[in-house]
Amino acid sequence: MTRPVKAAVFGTGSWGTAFGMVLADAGCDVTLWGRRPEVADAINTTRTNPDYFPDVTLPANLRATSDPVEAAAGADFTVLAIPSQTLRGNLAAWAPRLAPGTVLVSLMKGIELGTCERMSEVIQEVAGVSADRVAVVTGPNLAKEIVARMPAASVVACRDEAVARRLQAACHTPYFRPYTNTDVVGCELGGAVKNVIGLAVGIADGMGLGDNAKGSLITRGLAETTRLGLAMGADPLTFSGLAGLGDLVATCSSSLSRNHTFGFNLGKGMTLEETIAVTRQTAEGVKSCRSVLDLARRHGVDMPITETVVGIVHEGKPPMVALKELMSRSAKPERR
Ligand SMILES: NC(=O)c1ccc[n+]([C@@H]2O[C@H](COP(=O)([O-])OP(=O)(O)OC[C@H]3O[C@@H](n4cnc5c(N)ncnc54)[C@H](O)[C@@H]3O)[C@@H](O)[C@H]2O)c1
Ligand SMILES: O=P(O)(O)OC[C@H](O)CO
Repeated sequence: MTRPVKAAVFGTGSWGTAFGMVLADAGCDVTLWGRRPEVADAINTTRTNPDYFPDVTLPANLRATSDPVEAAAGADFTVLAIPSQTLRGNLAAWAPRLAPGTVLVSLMKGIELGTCERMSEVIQEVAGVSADRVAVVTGPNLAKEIVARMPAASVVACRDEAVARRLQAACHTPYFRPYTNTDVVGCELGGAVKNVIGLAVGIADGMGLGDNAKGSLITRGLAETTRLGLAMGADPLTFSGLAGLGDLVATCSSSLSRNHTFGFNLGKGMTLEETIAVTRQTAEGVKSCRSVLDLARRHGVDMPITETVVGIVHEGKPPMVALKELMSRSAKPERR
């Protein structure tokens, strides 16, 4: 009899816990790593994650530890679910202890500030592994719905399709349906930029701009994501898939989205400080909007919605002024 697949999940936040549950439901032996021992202890003793999902009973084949060496030992898949901007520092500490041959899996949807690297690039650099050993899971996967075992599809991306298929099998459950894709660049960009567009739509919703504005922002947001993707060598078809349109629609239409909610509060008139104060979880677009814009400038790509979000979130531009500027840009053909 073959042994169960072993997975280590670094991060006991919203998505780390939810994806750990998916892996466990799919039959893997799962160890979650959390930096706070009391959270790991609570998961082991109460079978819940009291900080994030107090009402969800976690499967018996999922346990937790605050010891990264214990979590990493023997893992076929080492899954990373921490805020994007903390990845480099954390992974540098964990890298020497990772299981030989393990596949590193990014659940993160951000672009590193300063370097403008995608998370899989940071992982390759810091862990010293080839792109064939790094996979990405992305798509319309709001954690709160996943822990309720509500149906969702997802994408498992890796340059090596055989690795993607192994991970696909390891996380396929009756409620979680992963597809494979070898376009890692497109999948990661889709996940990171949808957070920025989610902020824009949230701001528009908070301002009460209506559903036409929402449809317009989603569509033009997808257009600017695709432009950036093309400039970076992504397959444009990826953006009409789950990692692009799918995630964009889920994020922009759900009150469960932290990015949408963050934007909504700003659009309602809260200050940035007030909005940060009421946001308990990671809204990646808040930091990554600046690295996405930086990336766009490096590639000579026009991203007006991203630029608008940076203006509102980081430069104190009033949303109404930003709206007027966006609407009065020079007229142009829809496709160019
Ligand atoms: N929540 C979702 O629905 C969802 C779905 C798909 C992808 N994601 C992505 O997953 C990633 C993680 O998001 P999340 O929702 O789990 O966030 P979260 O805020 O719920 O949890 C983040 C976890 O990281 C830990 N953490 C925070 N700072 C840290 C640091 N400096 N060092 C080590 N650990 C630290 C926190 O304690 C927490 O356990 C993000 O990139 C997000 O975009 C989230
Ligand atoms: O809550 P958000 O805005 O980080 O979105 C969560 C997921 O990325 C949706 O797929």
